Amino acid sequence: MATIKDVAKHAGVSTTTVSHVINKTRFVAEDTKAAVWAAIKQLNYSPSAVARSLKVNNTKTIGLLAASSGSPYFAEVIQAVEAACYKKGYTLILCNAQNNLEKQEAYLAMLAQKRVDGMLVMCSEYPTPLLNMLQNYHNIPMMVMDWGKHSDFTDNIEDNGFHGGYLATRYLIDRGHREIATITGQLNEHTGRERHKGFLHALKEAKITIPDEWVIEADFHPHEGYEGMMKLLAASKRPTALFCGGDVIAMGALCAAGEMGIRVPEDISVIGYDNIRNTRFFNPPLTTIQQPKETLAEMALDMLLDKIINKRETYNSIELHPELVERNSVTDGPFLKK
Ligand SMILES: Nc1nc2[nH]cnc2c(=O)[nH]1
Repeated sequence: MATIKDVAKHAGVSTTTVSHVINKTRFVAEDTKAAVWAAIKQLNYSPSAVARSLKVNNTKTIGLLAASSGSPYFAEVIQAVEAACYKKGYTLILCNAQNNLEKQEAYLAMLAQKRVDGMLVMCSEYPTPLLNMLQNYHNIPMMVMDWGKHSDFTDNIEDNGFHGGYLATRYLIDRGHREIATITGQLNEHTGRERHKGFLHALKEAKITIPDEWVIEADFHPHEGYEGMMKLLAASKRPTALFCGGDVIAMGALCAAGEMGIRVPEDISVIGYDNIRNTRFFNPPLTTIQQPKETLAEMALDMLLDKIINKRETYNSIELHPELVERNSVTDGPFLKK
């Protein structure tokens, strides 16, 4: 494989000049530049990122410590992070730790050893041992993407899940529903918990009480939505509307309704959350709350780069604003005032 010395010899310049041409770190005359690029092309030379990193003390890599890329929601956020990194000239190292503490510890050590310039964290659950571990790496610029509360050692993003849960429920109420059930995401995750709190707040504000059997604590999985809907359909009284804490939950709930011959929205209205990519193709197309995933990814990276490049030392928190996306899975309820 050709080395920088071969390129310099071929172009008739010093290795320092070759380095300046590649890294654009000093003025070099146009004809010298052209000779260097011609030599690089002819010798098929690839500059060593390792050598460059040693020189400039950065690696142009970002680590993403994530829970998993298996669910559509996480897959879409991760894809958006990768696209944002690519646009800014950074390589993303994805570490799916599956909420396993040992794996999280190993990945954090590996990312530190690889000298990533910064770290994004999207672990969905933050038990104290993980927080302690993250704090141990506070010398690496870090941004927690799904924690929601202001922290004194990382930047973070408030996704306003409470407002989103409220928005979804308020919409059902405004459409004339009073008998509203919910199938939640994990309540030990920030997203699941806040959305559920928003749901409860909207009911309380409208002075609506619902039976305990209409609150189904579940998980962000279609089969949990499926089981949840089966329980609701077997309840002593059937609700007229359902708020699902995530679109994947709604996917399972719609499937269960279909299998039981229950029509959505005629027999029961369903609203989801996240606006994952294919909700338009659910049957019926799902009304949901848009979680701005691209914005989340871009904001997270911009804030992290601000820390890395501008050496910002203060901690920052930014907000996302969920919005209603109306499709066909909600119809007017019995209490609609016309
Ligand atoms: N685990 C998980 N967390 C989420 N938070 C928001 N949506 C999701 C999801 O689909 N899965």
